[in-house]
Amino acid sequence: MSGAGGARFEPDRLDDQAYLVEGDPSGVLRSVASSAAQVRAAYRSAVENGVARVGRDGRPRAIVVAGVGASALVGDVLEALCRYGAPVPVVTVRGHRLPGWVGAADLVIAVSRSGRTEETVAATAEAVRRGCALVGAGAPDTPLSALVERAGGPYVPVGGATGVAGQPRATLWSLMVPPILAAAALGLLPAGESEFESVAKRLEDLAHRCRPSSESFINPGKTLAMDLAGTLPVIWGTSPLAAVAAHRLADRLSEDAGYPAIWGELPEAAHNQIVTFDGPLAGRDIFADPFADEAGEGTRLRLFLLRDVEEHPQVTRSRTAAVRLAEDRGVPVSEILAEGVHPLDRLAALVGLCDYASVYLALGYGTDPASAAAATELQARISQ
Ligand SMILES: O=P(O)(O)OC[C@H]1O[C@@H](O)[C@@H](O)[C@@H](O)[C@@H]1O
Repeated sequence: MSGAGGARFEPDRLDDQAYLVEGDPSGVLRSVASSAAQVRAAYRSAVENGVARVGRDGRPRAIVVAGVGASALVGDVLEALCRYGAPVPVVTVRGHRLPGWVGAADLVIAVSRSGRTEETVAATAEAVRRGCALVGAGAPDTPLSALVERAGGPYVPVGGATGVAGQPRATLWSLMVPPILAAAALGLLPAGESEFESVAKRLEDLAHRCRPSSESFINPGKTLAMDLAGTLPVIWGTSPLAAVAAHRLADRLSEDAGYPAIWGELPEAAHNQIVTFDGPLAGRDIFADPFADEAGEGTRLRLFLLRDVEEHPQVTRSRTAAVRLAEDRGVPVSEILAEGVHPLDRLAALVGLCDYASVYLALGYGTDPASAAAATELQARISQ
């Protein structure tokens, strides 16, 4: 199977231990394996750095999470966790400006692994000017940490005190824990040491099952990578939380592997994206050579359903019907089931597996999963 840049997916690479080391010089697989350690260290660091202080002055009118990329997904996770049970709305801002209504009654949570991302720093500076309460998570001694500290808010260092290195997408769990603990301190959701320990155990279990030395036929991360390879993935979550996992997988596929995907959420996706099952990329191309070298030849849709344990009953009906419809149209389907009771546990089950699959997909195509060259080049061009 060949990729748009002419790269060919070689399943044998996934069981070649020497290649998995050489092909991943920055240790992206190791960073995925560090997810459990990130949760534990970030919990300790968030407690030590006084995130619970946000609860002292009562609840804010709204919570705004400022961030882009993986850091913005932290806001989406918080929104999904709070959506149905919390009396405070959560909004994610992925840009330079805050909405006009944000003011001194609101809490702004600034998230940036580097602590230097232009959009996040600009939105946070605006929050300081408007007198918002602030919490931050990201690299210490940066423009972001200076802003949050100047406003008197707690700032949880990521990449310094927690010892986690690497790209923002590799530190999702480090960045996610402090905002969730802040929301817990405000009484918006139950999350404390035992919940985070359970999440860490689940991520540890996944790291064991998806470890590089585990062979493809029993390794769920490698199996999912092989299902993804050569397809145009349509990734749907069956709950708000599972949809964040779908978004996460699509983003990681782009950044790790340069691989495109469509993501969506049921029931919304059943109103629009499902029509692609009748489109030009649906169905099996009986004439295509699955191992052709020509770019894009034979690429066909495949539906990936990230299934939450808790689904609206109508979503369950929609999902079941969508699977049948996909099968009728010759669109193959892969279903990935969340496990666990606490929503964070379920999120960990989905994100933990998908993170491995994305990195294995990159390695199967011979792509360095750390490079993300086009994103770096674009940032360089606009900063000139
Ligand atoms: O978390 P920070 O450092 O603000 O980065 C935010 C985003 O920036 C982009 O340019 C990429 O690097 C993404 O992987 C990252 O998630």
